[in-house]
Amino acid sequence: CDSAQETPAEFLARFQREARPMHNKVAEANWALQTNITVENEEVFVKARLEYAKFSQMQERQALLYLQNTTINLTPDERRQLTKIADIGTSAQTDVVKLERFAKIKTNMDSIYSKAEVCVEENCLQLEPGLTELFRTSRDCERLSTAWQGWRDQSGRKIKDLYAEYVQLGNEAIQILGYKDMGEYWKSAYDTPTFEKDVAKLFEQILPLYKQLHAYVRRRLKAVYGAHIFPSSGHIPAHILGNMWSQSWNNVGNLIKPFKSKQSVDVTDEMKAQGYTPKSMFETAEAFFYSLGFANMTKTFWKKSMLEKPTDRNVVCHASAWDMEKEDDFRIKMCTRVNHEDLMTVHHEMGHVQYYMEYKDQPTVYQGGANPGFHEAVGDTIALSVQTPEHLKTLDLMHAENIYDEETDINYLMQMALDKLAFLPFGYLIDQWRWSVFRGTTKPESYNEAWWDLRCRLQGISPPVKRGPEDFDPGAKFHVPGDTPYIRYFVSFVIQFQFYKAACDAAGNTRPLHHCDFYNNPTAGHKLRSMLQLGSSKPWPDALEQITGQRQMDAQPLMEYFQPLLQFLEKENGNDYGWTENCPENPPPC
Ligand SMILES: O=C(CCC(O)(O)[C@H](Cc1ccccc1)NC(=O)c1ccccc1)N[C@@H](Cc1ccccc1)C(=O)O
Ligand SMILES: [Zn+2]
Repeated sequence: CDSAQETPAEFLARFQREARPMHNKVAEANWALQTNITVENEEVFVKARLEYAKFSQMQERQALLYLQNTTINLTPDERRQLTKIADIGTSAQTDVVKLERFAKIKTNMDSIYSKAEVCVEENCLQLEPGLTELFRTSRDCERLSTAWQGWRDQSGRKIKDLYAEYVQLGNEAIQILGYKDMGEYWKSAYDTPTFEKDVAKLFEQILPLYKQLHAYVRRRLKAVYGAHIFPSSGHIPAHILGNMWSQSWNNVGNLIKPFKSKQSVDVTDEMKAQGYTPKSMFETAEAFFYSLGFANMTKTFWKKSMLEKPTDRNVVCHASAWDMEKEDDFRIKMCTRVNHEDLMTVHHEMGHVQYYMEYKDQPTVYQGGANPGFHEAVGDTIALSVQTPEHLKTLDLMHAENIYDEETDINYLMQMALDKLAFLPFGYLIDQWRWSVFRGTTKPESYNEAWWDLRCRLQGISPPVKRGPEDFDPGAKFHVPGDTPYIRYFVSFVIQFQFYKAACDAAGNTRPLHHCDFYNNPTAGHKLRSMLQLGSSKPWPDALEQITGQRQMDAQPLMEYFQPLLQFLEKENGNDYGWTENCPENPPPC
């Protein structure tokens, strides 16, 4: 570490020069590992992480010298940049043995999760594509229940002890920076003292809407599977909702469509009939962004991305978007399948890359989302426009005669609710559980009990088979072994409707909000892009205010979007809605 004889400006300029090649080195080692999971690649990645931690510690020390030196007067921007440089997270661990153990545990949990497979007789299925396809298409209660339990046996159960050690080591490392625990550090990314209360308030606001959807879906699924598999407590069995974690219910859309004779907007069959490929799905998304004034994907993107699952090696299939911090090297890694859900994930991932490209001229420390929820909301905001019947007709993926027909409209809103409304309790509860684990309120022996308390109470779903202390169901969801925070998605699912409404207003939309398609509208594009160009150079309320005129997260646009559906649901449900706090002791069998 050079002494602080440099001026703050010189130090920041040097950081800019040195940090990018350092970040690139770690990203290359991480990419090599995630696209080819081998022991050797794991070792190379752990080494790169250790080197990066030492580099970060040096930068942190020098940044703190300036921040704590009262004789130096810093501009507000220098102070903001230095504070971000000093915020090095768990890289603060100076005990190299603990630092290496922490890196190895994370890599180990990631590999166990990504290589896990469920074998029934000699037929083995991995999460992608096998188990995901099964949950998307099967209506066989027994098969779904076996796959649901098998996946948790092969993933969560196998990382339970590693996770307890990860919590211990992570908290030790973050306490070096002065945080009480990792949860407090994760929340600091929102730089809002009332953040936890704000998201709790948003959740309370949306819960009545979720309860109505839950009641309707429960009734329709009872008609399909028979009421006998549903507990009398009112919960919906977790394995029949079309998704391994019951986090989005879009895959049961065709089962619970309100008006059978009318179109629903799952365009999977049309995509297959028209010969869509993973590549053409990415080109479709690229064209929408381009129509708004965004840039096309770079040459390196098409050359280096992994858009399909390789057949000859183990990879991390869970989708991600990469800024390699080297010229125009942006990539997406995704095991893409040709279906509606993956077409939306393609837009989600490309939204990350578009954000990278919009803020690439910011100083390195500001190359990030205004807050983590912003990064998750970009692609989904675009996807709200892509999924409108108007736009699906433009893509020749939907042929409804009258898309404004009231019944077609309700079908559309129902399909969108199965994706967006169903997700909210799930998006909210994962970090409620993790914050309590990091705080020490939830101990390893009650990890699973605390998890199901939240799943039953907030989400109204129940396990298809009895759970025990050996189980570790949170570990069966990518982000938990993946050490990736999750409240960002809850924030995103709220603010994406604020972004969408702002873009629609900018485009002069006069239709009901859920029919707004701002395709090809540069005014809407400019509104979005100018906010994205800020990166994390300004506090996120400033960025939010620039695009929506408001400085708070607000569920009003989401409520406005689903208003017509709420009326339909209240009429359908009458008094038949809700569930008891706890799940039943013994789940009813298939
Ligand atoms: O996890 C994802 C998509 C992957 C990702 O794009 O959010 C990815 C997750 C990840 C992967 C590896 C390391 C860290 C995070 N995030 C990114 O690629 C990313 C994150 C921050 C900045 C830039 C890119 N979606 C969530 C929630 C979700 C979102 C939208 C629709 C449906 C579901 C899920 O599937 O449960
Ligand atoms: Zn994302």
